[in-house]
Amino acid sequence: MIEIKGVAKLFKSGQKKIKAVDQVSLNVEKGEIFGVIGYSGAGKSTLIRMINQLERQTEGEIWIDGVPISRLSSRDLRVKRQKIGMIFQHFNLLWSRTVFDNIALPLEVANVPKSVRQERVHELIRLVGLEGKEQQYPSQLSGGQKQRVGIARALANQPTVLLCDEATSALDPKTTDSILELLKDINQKLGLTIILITHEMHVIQKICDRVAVMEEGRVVELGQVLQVFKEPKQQITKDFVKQITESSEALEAQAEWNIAEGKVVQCHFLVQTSGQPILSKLIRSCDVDVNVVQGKINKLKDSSYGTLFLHLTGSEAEINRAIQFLQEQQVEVEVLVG
Ligand SMILES: Nc1ncnc2c1ncn2[C@@H]1O[C@H](COP(=O)(O)OP(=O)(O)OP(=O)(O)O)[C@@H](O)[C@H]1O
Repeated sequence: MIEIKGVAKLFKSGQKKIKAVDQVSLNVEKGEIFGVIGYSGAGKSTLIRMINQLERQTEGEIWIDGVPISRLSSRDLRVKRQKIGMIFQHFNLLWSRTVFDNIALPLEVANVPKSVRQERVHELIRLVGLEGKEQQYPSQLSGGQKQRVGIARALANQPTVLLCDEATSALDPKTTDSILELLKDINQKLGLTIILITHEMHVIQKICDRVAVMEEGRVVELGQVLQVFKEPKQQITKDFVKQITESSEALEAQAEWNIAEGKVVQCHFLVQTSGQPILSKLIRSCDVDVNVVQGKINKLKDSSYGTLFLHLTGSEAEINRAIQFLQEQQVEVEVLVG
């Protein structure tokens, strides 16, 4: 649905040249929620802004629904852009316009007749849960409500693609989750393709089907979110996954582990294995004592992923046998201590 082929962007500021995006090629499927994660300066904003040509690439091509958007004339681009919605970190609302009028703006620009416009705005207000706020101004709304206006406005012309540029970065964790739920709901109800950029793995974990990890303008890792969680390959990806699997409390607790004997292992297991009595089977099959030090389950978009820290004591041979047993049950095991 969206094909990004060998795209690069070179910025020139004075004598300096900055390659913000460097030979990125990606395909995003119709109806998918695709996340791009990276630290500040990785090139995420530049990449997403090239998808609707707010930024022109210096190399490569971008196709949306079979249309080479990167080659369109300004006039054709204006029309095509109506089918590509975008939301922003700081909402970009017009402060002098009410909620109703902010949402109506793209319909006015597209010359939609007033009666159709009114009906459509009411429909959008219901979709994003802002009933009763129609006549309020952005300054009277909470951050989450402002982003709901941003989402409604972005959906006004029934786009096929929604681009989200750090859409939850200015929001507190609870509001972030409610906006992510809304995006997931819209994706399912409208079959909308969503591309989002973020520096938070939590966002990727909650709603994305696939993720691309960006570093220094390049995509260094790409895959299904579950696969990337299970087997992060690059160090940067491992660090992002740790944002989720190792909370600061967990790290503090680890510092207090006083392991005089045995081994501490970190186990990663999927929801398919979590229904099985793996630990009791382990204790019955191997002559080891098992102490659960810490555990956590992360809910991904359509599945779950568990992390369990076990302290195993017994003879070296039996501990190794226990590790092998866990691996045979499709549990991934990493020895942390011992
Ligand atoms: N208009 C511009 N002119 C010159 N350099 C730019 C411009 N826009 C971005 N850059 C540079 O390109 C690189 C990538 O920036 P970009 O904003 O795409 O990264 P990012 O991953 O979105 O980071 P952030 O989350 O901080 O916005 C950075 O080094 C940035 O300084």
